[in-house]
Amino acid sequence: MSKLVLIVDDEAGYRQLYAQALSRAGYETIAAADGLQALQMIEAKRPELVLCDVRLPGLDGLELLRRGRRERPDLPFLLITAHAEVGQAVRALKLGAVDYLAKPVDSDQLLAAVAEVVGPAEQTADDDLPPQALHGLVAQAPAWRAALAQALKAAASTASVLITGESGAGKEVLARLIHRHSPRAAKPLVAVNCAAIPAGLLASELFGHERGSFTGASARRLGRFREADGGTLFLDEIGDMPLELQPALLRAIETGRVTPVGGDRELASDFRLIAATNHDIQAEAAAGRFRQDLYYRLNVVAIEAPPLRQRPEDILPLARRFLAGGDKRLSRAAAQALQAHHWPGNVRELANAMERAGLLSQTDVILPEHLPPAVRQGAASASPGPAPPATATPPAVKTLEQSEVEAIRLALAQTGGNRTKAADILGITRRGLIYKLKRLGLD
Ligand SMILES: Nc1ncnc2c1ncn2[C@@H]1O[C@H](COP(=O)(O)OP(=O)(O)OP(=O)(O)O)[C@@H](O)[C@H]1O
Repeated sequence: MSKLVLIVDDEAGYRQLYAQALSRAGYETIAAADGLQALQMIEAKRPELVLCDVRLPGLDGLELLRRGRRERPDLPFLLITAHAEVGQAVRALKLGAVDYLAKPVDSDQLLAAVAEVVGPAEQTADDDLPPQALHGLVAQAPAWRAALAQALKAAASTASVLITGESGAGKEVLARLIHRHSPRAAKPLVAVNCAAIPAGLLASELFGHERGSFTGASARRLGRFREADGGTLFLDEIGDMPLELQPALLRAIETGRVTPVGGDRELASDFRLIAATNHDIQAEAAAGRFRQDLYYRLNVVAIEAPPLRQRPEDILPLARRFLAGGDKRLSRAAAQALQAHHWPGNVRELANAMERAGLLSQTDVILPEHLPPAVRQGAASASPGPAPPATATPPAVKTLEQSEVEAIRLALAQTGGNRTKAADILGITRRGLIYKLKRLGLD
């Protein structure tokens, strides 16, 4: 079930505009043209959010807010105001609106604000990925859901799987999911990072060794292949497997038997192989740097972990997941920066960025300044603000933001900088004032 948003605007054009943007993002919408109709819908349809214009015929937006929240105190309202209506916006916040958007509202801004209040739209399930199969993994983006679906399908067979994708994109996550859903789930998943083990030691790490088979081999060693007997062997960074080891690997896959270093007998192991790489090993194979026959053996089932930039729907849910634990939330500007960034380090980079932001932010809000410089810069270059009009005539009315800055400056001046008293004058909480000071760059 997707989340239901009630849109209230007397202009059909706006109702349609907001409805289109929201339903494209996966929200369900209903719409009312006036306050009274909206009140009835709040009761009858139980929306999770009301998005409403302040100026409405009859029952205006503020009155609707007051009465709507009497009906349902937990119901969030996002108000839309024209620039000149700053007083109303302030009253709206006092009455409990979670935020306001100034007209004209572009759809990115709208979606970011809505997602911030009620979270992402539930996935409208056009694939058959049972949520309980995902073990809490974030999975909103179609490209990522397709990879997860392939992984679940692969789980039932014993065929070798080759998972490709950039670093940090979730290849190991997919491998673990396959194992968890396979008939081998009760046995171990043995993971080996082929790039992390010196080439000279890799053979004995994988195939084991007999006691005394080489200097330092004081005890017998089972080897990863045999440790994975009955379970799954996950060979990460298989592209870094030295060429000279590849024949033995191929043989192990083909026969299910391995020969320990320094041993003279083959030993059986019933393993299921999953390999992963962030190289293009097909190209490596074509260039003679990876054995072609091994490549075909590994690549029976191919799954690609898509890079995060191709999964925009996952970015904010993942970011919130990585923030979870604390009670911090993303500011709209920070959310926009996250969505604009290219994420060369994929999910791992996002996890690190959010951990850092959680530590840097002193309040309960994550602002762009808490994000790593590379992430902030992406936002700056990717979404330049609206271009200034060609003939720069000063605007007749102040923007809401300018009016806010003025009101806050005045209140602080009157109270000699006392934030608690200034917040009182402004009719907002002290925390709200501190948030605004940050957001407006005044602190
Ligand atoms: N959909 C997801 N939901 C929650 N956490 C995720 C998700 N995808 C990835 N992660 C987390 O992101 C990190 C990177 O994922 P993972 O290790 O699977 O990437 P990888 O592609 O195997 O990286 P590498 O190529 O560097 O080995 C991990 O900490 C993982 O738990």
